[in-house]
Amino acid sequence: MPLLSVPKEVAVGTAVLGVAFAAGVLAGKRYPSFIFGTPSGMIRKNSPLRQYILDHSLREHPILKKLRLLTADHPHGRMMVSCEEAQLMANLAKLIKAKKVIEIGVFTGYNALSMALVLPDDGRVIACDINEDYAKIGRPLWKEAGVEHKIDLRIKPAIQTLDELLANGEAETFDFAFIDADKESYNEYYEKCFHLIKKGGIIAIDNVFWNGKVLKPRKDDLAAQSIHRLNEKLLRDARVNISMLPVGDGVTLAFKL
Ligand SMILES: C[S@@+](CC[C@H](N)C(=O)[O-])C[C@H]1O[C@@H](n2cnc3c(N)ncnc32)[C@H](O)[C@@H]1O
Repeated sequence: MPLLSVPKEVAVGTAVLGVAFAAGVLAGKRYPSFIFGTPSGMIRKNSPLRQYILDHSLREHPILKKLRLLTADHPHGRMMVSCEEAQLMANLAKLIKAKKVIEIGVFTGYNALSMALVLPDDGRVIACDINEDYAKIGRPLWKEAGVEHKIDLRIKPAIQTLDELLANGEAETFDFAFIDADKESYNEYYEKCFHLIKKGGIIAIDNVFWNGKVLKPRKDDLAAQSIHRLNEKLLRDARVNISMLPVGDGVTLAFKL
């Protein structure tokens, strides 16, 4: 006796679809987004699965949570790093016993605070941004968390700060870099961070999916073009080992060899 009784047409139709799908997978075909979710295969920000991930893995410091909620009310709040991504980077920083961190693109400072919380007392986050107003939102919370002294905010174009660090003899002294500012400059940021990072250090590059636009970067989308070019370059960059992870809008971790 069948466990489920379905009309014959439905059963046949389902079987045909199943065989076609399996054959397609075996042939390496791509399937439309309704099968896997978003075009880039990301987990949607407000999906039940994302909520499940947060409910079962996020261990957010109460002041980080305060900053996240404060940032969510900001008109540009969507620019904030995803909290699970910040937690992943803080865990990695702790694992490699990081002391010196560079962050390119600070916004309200959620990730800067997350990093500062796991650094030793003499650790430093060199936090680069061009807009001091954003950091003014986070700074009182950095202070409340007792880590303001670990965050060295440099308000000027990040390229300039990176060049100053290099000119100051700080090449190969950093443990971790997070690239999360203007996408058109990603390659330059990567190259300069590569020189600043020690062997065994980590460079994390955010938004490597660019909301799926890297799949087919339009000619007039300079950000998508730039990210896609760097993704292609990293695949072949023998100076690093890499992992591209579907966390947030995609993050690539480059481990300097
Ligand atoms: C995506 S947000 C950074 C988010 C942040 N990492 C966080 O933890 O939420 C990008 C930031 O890059 C900054 N930015 C844009 N162009 C820049 C540049 N040339 N140099 C430094 N910062 C820049 C913006 O002001 C903005 O605050």
